[in-house]
Amino acid sequence: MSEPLKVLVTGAAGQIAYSLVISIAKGDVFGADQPVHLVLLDIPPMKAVLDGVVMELMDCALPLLTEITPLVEEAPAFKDIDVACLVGAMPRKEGMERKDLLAANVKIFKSQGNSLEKYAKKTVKVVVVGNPANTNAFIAKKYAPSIPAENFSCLTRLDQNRGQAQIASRLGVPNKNVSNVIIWGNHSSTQFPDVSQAKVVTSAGVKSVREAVGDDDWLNNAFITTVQKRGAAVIAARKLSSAMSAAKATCDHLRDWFMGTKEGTFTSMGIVSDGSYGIPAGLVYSFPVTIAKDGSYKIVQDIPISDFARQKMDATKKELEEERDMACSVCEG
Ligand SMILES: NC(=O)C1=CN([C@@H]2O[C@H](COP(=O)(O)OP(=O)(O)OC[C@H]3O[C@@H](n4cnc5c(N)ncnc54)[C@H](O)[C@@H]3O)[C@@H](O)[C@H]2O)C=CC1
Ligand SMILES: O=C(O)CCC(=O)C(=O)O
Repeated sequence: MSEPLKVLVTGAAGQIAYSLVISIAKGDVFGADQPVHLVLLDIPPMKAVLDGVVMELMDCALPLLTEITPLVEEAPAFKDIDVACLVGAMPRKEGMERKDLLAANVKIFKSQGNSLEKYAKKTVKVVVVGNPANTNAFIAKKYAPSIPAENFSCLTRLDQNRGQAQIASRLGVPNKNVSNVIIWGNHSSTQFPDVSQAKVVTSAGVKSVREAVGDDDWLNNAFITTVQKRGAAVIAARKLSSAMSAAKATCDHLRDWFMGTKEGTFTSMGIVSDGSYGIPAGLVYSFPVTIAKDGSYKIVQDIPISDFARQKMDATKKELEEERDMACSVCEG
């Protein structure tokens, strides 16, 4: 067996972490042969709850979980970590836009960016889940200048999974038959779920999703808004934000990042833009990527962009630029 991976989960006493840590500890993410040392960080008032999570993890008697370290201080939590799942942040309540969380949450990511810079391995891979996820990832990277930009990401896989599931349900096929739904931009209601490259395996062979659905009005309107507003719909129904599906998507994101994407398929991740598709370099924007077995990824290039897509990609870019400017003034103020 290899050396344990040191995996930090922040917000470890919260709802997403409750589903996430068990999947990581069971081997669903890094593989059935990869031992894991889990470092669980939350804030001091949550210490007792955190201790309860540790008890439960112990009681699972998992073969791959070599060590559990619960902490309420950042410095030891970020020490020599290989992976950072930055979940800990305030969730949105009914009636709030994700932007409303910005001032409260962005300072957490400034502090954690500083801690990544000081204490983590330079090879650490970071996935930001806490909202506003793209802008929090931008801030974490800004305050961790010596860690390569390509090691920072934010979660838009939940949006991709939602899009895939909507298409599968509409066509009456299993989820696994649908691939290559793209999420462009921000993990917010301005995101652009794009089916232009999406494929579906049908009884008559592989088809484009556009052809199989045969309803452009639905694909260009109701499909997009359903995916954009799914987080708010779950809050309205549960009075709590998505947790099980967010944890599952975080696992999918990390597994693809560590194991690679399947031949002929790609996945969407919020990453630091290199200027592709006219998105300003440095902005954390969700792009379709292919990932190699060594974890290096490439933005899928040369996707034809229609006027309809361009307008949607620019709208979400504009929102991210505004969030970035607001976040920088909060952090520098
Ligand atoms: N990117 C995505 O697709 C999704 C993102 N989210 C976001 O994930 C975040 C967490 O959601 P939940 O787990 O439902 O919230 P929760 O409120 O159940 O848990 C958050 C936990 O973070 C902790 N926390 C707060 N500040 C912290 C800090 N500085 N360091 C460490 N821990 C800290 C809290 O004490 C709490 O235990 C929210 O911002 C939510 O909006 C939720 C769903 C999907
Ligand atoms: O703020 C929200 O929309 C809830 C959590 C979330 O980001 C989501 O469910 O997509």
